[in-house]
Amino acid sequence: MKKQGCEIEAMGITYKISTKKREHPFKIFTKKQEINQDPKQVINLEEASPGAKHVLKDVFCKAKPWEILAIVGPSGAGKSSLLEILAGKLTPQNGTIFVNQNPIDKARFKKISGYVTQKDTLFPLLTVEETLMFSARLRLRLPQAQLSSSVKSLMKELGLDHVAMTRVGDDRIRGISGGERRRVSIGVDAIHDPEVLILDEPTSGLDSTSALQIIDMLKAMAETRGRTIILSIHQPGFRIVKLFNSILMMANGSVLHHGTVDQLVVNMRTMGMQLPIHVNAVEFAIESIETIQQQRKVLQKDMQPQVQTKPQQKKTRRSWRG
Ligand SMILES: Nc1ncnc2c1ncn2[C@@H]1O[C@H](COP(=O)(O)OP(=O)(O)OP(=O)(O)O)[C@@H](O)[C@H]1O
Repeated sequence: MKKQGCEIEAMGITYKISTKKREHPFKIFTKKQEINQDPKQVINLEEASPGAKHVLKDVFCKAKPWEILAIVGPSGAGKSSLLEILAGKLTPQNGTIFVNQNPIDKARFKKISGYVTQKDTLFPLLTVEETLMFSARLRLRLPQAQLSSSVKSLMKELGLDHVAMTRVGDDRIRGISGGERRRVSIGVDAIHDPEVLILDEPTSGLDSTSALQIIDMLKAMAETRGRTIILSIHQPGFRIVKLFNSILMMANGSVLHHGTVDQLVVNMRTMGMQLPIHVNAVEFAIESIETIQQQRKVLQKDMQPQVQTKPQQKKTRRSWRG
């Protein structure tokens, strides 16, 4: 049987944000102060803030149906920004996103995808079932009986049926557990059974068991129904890493590795890095990010003359970005 599904490919994504100091809304009242300013000091200030920050630099990635692609990297690497771009919430200055080899149609993609943000934005006083029913009514045009059965089967899939009648709660109102709340958030954005599910840190703030339960559940979604799962994650545990089909490792807005965990291990060894036995390769790579970046620069330098003498050579993609 031919495997169907949704393949997402991002190419050459460049995203910059303006870091220009905003003018004071009551500038008219501060004019005098400006005139008295030392001109040298003004120039220095402008040099200090050149006006744009490169959040993503020539980023590429591919997410396949029936698989989980995990985006990993230190804080500020650009993971959330990339996810927002893939979800169509942000528009990059450069780059293209392809859905099954065709340029993305944002309106259509919105219908076939779900985006779960890092922070739970739920109504604390609603029960789990009421929350999912509310989302179902907004997203699905179905008769009440069918809405009800969709919510019931989703609660079963998410392992939430035992708390169906419990209030969601929040930091002030006692409700379901943090892990269950994350699962409700996933349910809210998965009620329409999207082909692609994009999740920003679905395990943040959870203990290792609850985190594993969530990734396990996402893995089941990918493997049983051919969904494409793209998620970002901080310090994934060993058992969680084993559930990822591929990894996109980022630092400072650039891709350092895109491929399997096994390829990551091979690449680190090729770079002369000693990987201790029984160590989580992804965690080790994130901890050694500076070494990897340095090695990459050396690699780039070594390759430069070769590239210059053969300008017509077709550019091939490697898992270590050149
Ligand atoms: N709207 C914005 N305004 C200012 N800075 C921003 C904005 N968006 C992104 N950045 C900066 O871009 C960089 C990447 O941010 P992003 O949130 O994508 O990183 P991240 O890898 O998801 O980080 P974390 O793991 O801490 O959530 C950071 O340095 C961040 O401060």
